[in-house]
Amino acid sequence: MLCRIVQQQLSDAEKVDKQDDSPVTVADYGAQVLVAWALSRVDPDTRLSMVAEEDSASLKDPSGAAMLQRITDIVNSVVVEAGGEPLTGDDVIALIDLGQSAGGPAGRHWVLDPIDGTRGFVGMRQYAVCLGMLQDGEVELGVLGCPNLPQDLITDEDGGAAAASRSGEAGRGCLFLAHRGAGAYAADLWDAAAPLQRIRVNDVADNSGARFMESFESRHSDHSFTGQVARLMGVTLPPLRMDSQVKYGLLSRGDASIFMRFPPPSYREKIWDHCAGFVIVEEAGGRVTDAGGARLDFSRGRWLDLDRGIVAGPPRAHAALLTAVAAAEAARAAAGAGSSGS
Ligand SMILES: Nc1ncnc2c1ncn2[C@@H]1O[C@H](COP(=O)(O)O)[C@@H](O)[C@H]1OP(=O)(O)O
Ligand SMILES: [Mg+2]
Ligand SMILES: [Mg+2]
Ligand SMILES: [Mg+2]
Repeated sequence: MLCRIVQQQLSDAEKVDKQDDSPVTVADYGAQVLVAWALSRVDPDTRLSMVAEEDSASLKDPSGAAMLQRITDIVNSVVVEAGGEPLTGDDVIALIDLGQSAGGPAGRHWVLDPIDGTRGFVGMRQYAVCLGMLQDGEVELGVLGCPNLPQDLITDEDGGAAAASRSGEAGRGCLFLAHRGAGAYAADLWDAAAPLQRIRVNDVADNSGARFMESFESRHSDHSFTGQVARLMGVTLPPLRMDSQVKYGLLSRGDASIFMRFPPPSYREKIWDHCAGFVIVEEAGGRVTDAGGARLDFSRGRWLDLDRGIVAGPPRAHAALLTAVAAAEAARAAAGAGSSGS
């Protein structure tokens, strides 16, 4: 709800100042505070271990005082509505700081990306609030809140209308959740009493009918390489380009059957960018691995250790993906050798 309010304010203010990134900062911190607050409230006697994206350094600085006040005000508007006591600025900082855990292979760690897909949030497209729970190195729970995602299967060819945000529009707002061993589910994000629907990946028999997903932002993933992989797989549909972990939700629901992410080699993936989506896809019957075929390992701390990129899909499509990635890399290496020799 907090994110939806802020994105709406952002769209109202769009014409005034497009360069102002502070609204998204308020929503990033605000969502992190609210999730930490809600989890602490459920289990007040245990100090939470959280691995979360945002830290409070800039808010502790005197120059951050106005921002801290804005965050505290918007958080309190939700806290009070939920029947809680208003938080002070110090409470807000303490809740943000819960997110500085190093994670690792032992014990319980909550893993949070308060807004995944910041570029999508600012661009009035897709974003997700992503919470996972690690127990002794294994992802046990995952929840994705996707305020702008259509509740119905995406059927238009390139998904363009679905990728664009229609914040507040009827039929938008999906919750995806999974508990290891108990399946993956989807529900209406705005209705806590809505029935959960079991979801499954869609293992299409023929790749020519498969749809593949990748980042909206070409800086986040190499669109030309993924296009080459898709061609080698026999995919004919255009890519569905969307921001954030909503793609893992769509894979789990069967809107698309192939996910690829190939960031620049220097980019290091963080666990909060994949943790919740990972268990949802696995519980929906899919696989999520690096490009070398190794299952993602969330037990090594705040970062993932990956061989090149991430690929995901139902078992058959996933196997075809690994083969096609290897072929695309061989072709690229051969072309590189050819051009350097000429
Ligand atoms: N240079 C980058 N390369 C790859 N991913 C990035 C880069 N910068 C930020 N990201 C992260 O990539 C994810 C977005 O994935 P997608 O491209 O699929 O939408 C987000 O977690 C985003 O962080 P953030 O959580 O701050 O938005
Ligand atoms: Mg993220
Ligand atoms: Mg984020
Ligand atoms: Mg960020």
